[in-house]
Amino acid sequence: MKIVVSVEDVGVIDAVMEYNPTFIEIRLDRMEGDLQEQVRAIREKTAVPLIATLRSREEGGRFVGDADLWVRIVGPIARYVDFVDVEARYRDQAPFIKSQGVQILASLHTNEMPTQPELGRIEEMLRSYGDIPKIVVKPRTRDDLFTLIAFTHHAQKPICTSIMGAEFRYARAILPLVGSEFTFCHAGTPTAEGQYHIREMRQLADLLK
Ligand SMILES: O=C1C[C@@](O)(C(=O)O)C[C@@H](O)[C@@H]1O
Repeated sequence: MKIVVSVEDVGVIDAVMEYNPTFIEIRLDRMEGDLQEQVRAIREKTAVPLIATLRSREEGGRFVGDADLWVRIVGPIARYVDFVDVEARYRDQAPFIKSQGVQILASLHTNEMPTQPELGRIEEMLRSYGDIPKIVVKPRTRDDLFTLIAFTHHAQKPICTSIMGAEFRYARAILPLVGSEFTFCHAGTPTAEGQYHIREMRQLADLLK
């Protein structure tokens, strides 16, 4: 199980290393000040692969701005990270971001629960510009969760699927077992509802091996 710990403060990096994260996601939209300097400082502290994410308000984050502002913020940071999360709304910036030598996590977050065919169309759209598609949805029923689990199991790999909300938070430990590339967790401050602390996620990963 590949664990992504989502952080917003360089100060937690030493503490999270105890739990051996596979990736560290830096949530740029939840940070203030000199972002480039803070990302550079994280890069200097750890060799763990880094994901830079500037999450739009529309998809659950705090960034408000157009694609031009998005790329002006993310572009200079790409040199310090291994992946950049590029939402579908910013996909026109993907070729430039890719030219910076990083892989693209092509993401879409929705408060809805797409049907199986809709999930397939979303996957195809995300794969059109990214290296790994990431689809985050909001199941309303257990049948919705079964749809997401079945989709993940049968989908082309790599793919990342996850859920929004706390009701089905246990899916964060199940989806990687059926093929989701990553599971996201927090290091003390959740960056999304329902996340487990990396200490808990590591325990789950070790128990479900
Ligand atoms: O896309 C995701 C998944 C996430 O929203 C979650 O539900 O854990 C957390 C975000 O930081 C990350 O970029």
